[in-house]
Amino acid sequence: MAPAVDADCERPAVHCPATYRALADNFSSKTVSPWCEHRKCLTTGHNGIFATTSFAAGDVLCKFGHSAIYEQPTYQTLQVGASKHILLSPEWLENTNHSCDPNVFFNTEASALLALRAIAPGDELCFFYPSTEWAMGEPFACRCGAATCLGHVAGASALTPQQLEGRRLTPYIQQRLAEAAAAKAATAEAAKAAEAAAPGGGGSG
Ligand SMILES: C[S@@+](CC[C@H](N)C(=O)[O-])C[C@H]1O[C@@H](n2cnc3c(N)ncnc32)[C@H](O)[C@@H]1O
Repeated sequence: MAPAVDADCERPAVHCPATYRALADNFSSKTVSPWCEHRKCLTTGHNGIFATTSFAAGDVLCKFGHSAIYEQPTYQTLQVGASKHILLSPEWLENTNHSCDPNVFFNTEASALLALRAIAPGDELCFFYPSTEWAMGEPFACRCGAATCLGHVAGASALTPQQLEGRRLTPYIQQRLAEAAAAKAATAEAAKAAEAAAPGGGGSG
């Protein structure tokens, strides 16, 4: 039998958190490190990782590596460069969900998972997927529940500068944003020049 499909999501329910609350109320858990547990929702099969100790803003929760590198993104990979998408190691880090109000950041320069603010035992660890992903292979309707939820998560390329303002982003994403802004400015400049050169457009000839 085909897996159940969540009404608002094209992926099988196992990848679609019907509610983040289910991970707090109705889950099985496994200790995966001295500071972290992996929870699986018993209703939806949805996974997430949760702190079991406290962290202060700026703390390094752990270092991370990779078990594979792909040229294309999947829903499990983390982007570390152009055509460079890694499967995280330790493997359980792949269960880190997205939040539009994240409490952790994957620092791809230092290969370290950082606390963006104080984290208490029991808090779900979530990062802002567009902080590492330029154009996600599998965008989704966000259910993070944050007051500032953006609604749709597709990568940094789908967001406005305003939506990204003040967020911690990897150098790769910052570079792509600078390139996109420069390309947009060049297009606007060319359009202005073409308009000025057109008959009656205010050009000198
Ligand atoms: C790397 S997995 C994270 C673990 C995932 N919850 C699971 O059980 O496999 C990424 C997928 O989790 C789901 N996901 C993560 N954060 C989400 C969010 N804020 N809202 C909706 N779905 C989310 C999406 O289906 C996404 O493609």
